[in-house]
Amino acid sequence: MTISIWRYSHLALAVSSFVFIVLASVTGIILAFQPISEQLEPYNVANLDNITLAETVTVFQDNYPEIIDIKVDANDFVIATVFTEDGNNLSGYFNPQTAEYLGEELKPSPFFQWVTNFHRSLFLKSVGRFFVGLCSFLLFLIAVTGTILIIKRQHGFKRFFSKIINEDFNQYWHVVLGRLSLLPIIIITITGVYLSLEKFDALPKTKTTHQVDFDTLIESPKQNASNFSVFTNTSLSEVKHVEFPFSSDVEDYFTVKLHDKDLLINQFTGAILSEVNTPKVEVFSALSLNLHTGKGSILWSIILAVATANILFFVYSGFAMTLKRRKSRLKNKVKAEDADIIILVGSENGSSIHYANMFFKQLIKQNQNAFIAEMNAYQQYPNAKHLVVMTATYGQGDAPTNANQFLQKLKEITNTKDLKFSVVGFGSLAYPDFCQFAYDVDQALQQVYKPVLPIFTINDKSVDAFSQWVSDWSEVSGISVTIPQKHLTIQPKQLKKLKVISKTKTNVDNTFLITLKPKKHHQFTSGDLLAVYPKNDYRERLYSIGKVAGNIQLSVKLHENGLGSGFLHSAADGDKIKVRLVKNSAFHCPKKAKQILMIANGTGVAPFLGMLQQNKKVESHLYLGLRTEESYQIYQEQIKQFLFDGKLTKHHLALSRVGDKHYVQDLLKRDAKAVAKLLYNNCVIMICGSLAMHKSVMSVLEEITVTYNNKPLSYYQNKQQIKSDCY
Ligand SMILES: Cc1cc2nc3c(=O)[nH]c(=O)nc-3n(C[C@H](O)[C@H](O)[C@H](O)COP(=O)(O)O)c2cc1C
Repeated sequence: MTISIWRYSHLALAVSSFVFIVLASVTGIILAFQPISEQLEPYNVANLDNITLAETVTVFQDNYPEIIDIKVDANDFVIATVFTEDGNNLSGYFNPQTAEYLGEELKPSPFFQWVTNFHRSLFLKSVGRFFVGLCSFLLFLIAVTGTILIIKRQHGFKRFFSKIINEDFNQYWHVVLGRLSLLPIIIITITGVYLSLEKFDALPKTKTTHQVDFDTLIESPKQNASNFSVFTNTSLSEVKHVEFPFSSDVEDYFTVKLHDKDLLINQFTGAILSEVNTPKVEVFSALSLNLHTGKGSILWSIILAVATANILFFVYSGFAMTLKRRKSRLKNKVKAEDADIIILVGSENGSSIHYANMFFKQLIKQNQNAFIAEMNAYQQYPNAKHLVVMTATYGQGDAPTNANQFLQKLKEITNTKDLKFSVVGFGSLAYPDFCQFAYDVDQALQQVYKPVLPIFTINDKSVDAFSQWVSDWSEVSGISVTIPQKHLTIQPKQLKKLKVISKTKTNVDNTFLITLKPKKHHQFTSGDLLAVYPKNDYRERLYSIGKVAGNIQLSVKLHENGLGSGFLHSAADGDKIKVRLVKNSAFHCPKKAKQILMIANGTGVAPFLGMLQQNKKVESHLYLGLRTEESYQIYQEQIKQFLFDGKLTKHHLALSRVGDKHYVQDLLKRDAKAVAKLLYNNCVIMICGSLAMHKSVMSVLEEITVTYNNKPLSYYQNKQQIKSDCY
């Protein structure tokens, strides 16, 4: 079954019951404080495990001429009703060891009683009780479907508690707290359902009856209660209730209710006249009540309160996630089957979706029968005349995630050969495979449909270029579309101004280090990204951050006509530049790892310089690939200091233009055994730099793990032991 079916069930259950869940949770949190407040009362004076029933009965008999009964409640408080020498009735808490009267029995506070009634039935009597029971059952199903979703997300039951990457606040805490409160919530819901069934008499009926043969009752050999073996062998913690004989007739006896059985005891001889086991239903009822209410345990009451507060957070975060997902969904008024114009989008970070949506909305405004979807949703379009594909390119000329099945689907699903298509590629000339995926898509479409325009590529989300394509398409299709430029521009929001505090000269590889001073409240760490906006518009360039002495240090290679690198290179000390700090949790230095192996080439070393500077005790190895010794000079001083301070354990430099010409992957091959051992010992490998280096390193690592550890590299990837940030 797909994840979306479980997600849909999880959501549908939550939507159908959330009002009840919220009311039950809020009142449940309040009620968790009732047992806590009771437990804090000073009536729990002795450990009932260490006191026998014989001791208590005897001490009561020594002190009071008449005893009606003795009870032990869920808080282990001993409650009794007695008559004193003066003939006064005394009822309340007693010390079970001395029979000293401690105080009157606590009356439930009117507030807690009011909340309890609301929690049980919402003041709607039986109807309310029914809905509360049903809601408890639905909450149980929500917990079950949530568990299945976590198992699916974590790729298996065994990895249920494995680390989760914090990409989104609501999603992260929904899962983390969901895992932690799963068991208490399951217990709360099952016991809630059980208690409701009990109230509706839906549980099997069991009645215990004692059979006593009164003709055989005898008064000898007479013994004191202190010597009754049944009393001496029973600790007070096992007792719920003892009723004393009403008179001194042999037909009157002690009635003793323990947690698991009821006994009738001859008041003269101590013989057991009748013994009946407590029905299972009754045992479960008592257990359910205590587990559901937290009665008798401060710790369990606190766990219940926290788990119930988490339920409120799940309601909030669950709906927040759903709204976010819905917002980014592509919305249509017509079905794909009925549409004349089909727009398919491939996007990783949403900017191509923004352009495609603007185009789509203009078509709708012109009363065109248009339909928009992600590329992976490609299907048959029986009425379509135009197909427009807009796609970004990622990786090494690869498809964005929501378009990675498109080429395969195109082979399997055919539409009319007369379908006219146009491909718009979004990409960046900063990458070697400019718009490669769009080219692949265009090639594949040419085999099956008719192009109305040659492929149109757009560098850096250029608004002008996109407007140009819109106008070209309008002309060839005969459908007039114009999109005001202001609708297309995506302005970066919440930029921060940071001061440049130092910049090195460019070295032989045209690389330089630049350091910016953050404000105190700016939160970032090594491995996060810094986005700069060279033209103060939508064009964004990202750099890996190294947090060095609290500042932001970047390693930048100056490219000819490079927008971002040129901009940073022209910044002088003291200049303030507008930036955005982008959290990149997937590439943070792992907090728990005992050994880290860092692999970088070129400017990819930047985050590692920060991580090493912050390193206190972790064994760390750095494999760095550069061209020549001069390339190394700008990093040399920092790396030597790390070695000197013990922050870096071992450093391996691969120079690709000197002597035997080595790359980092060659050095890893050379140290294969040591690398395999590190991985075996749970070392985390972090890779930063070019995608080409990443590819070679990954294939060498695969070779190493298969040869020496008998495991594919994916085994370590699944254990989150490989982290990459390559470009
Ligand atoms: C990690 C990464 C890899 C990229 N790889 C390429 C690439 O190989 N070729 C290319 O032309 N553009 C590449 N780009 C640029 C994106 O395709 C471009 O910014 C596009 O407008 C993003 O569209 P989106 O926001 O819809 O995902 C890459 C961008 C990133 C962040």
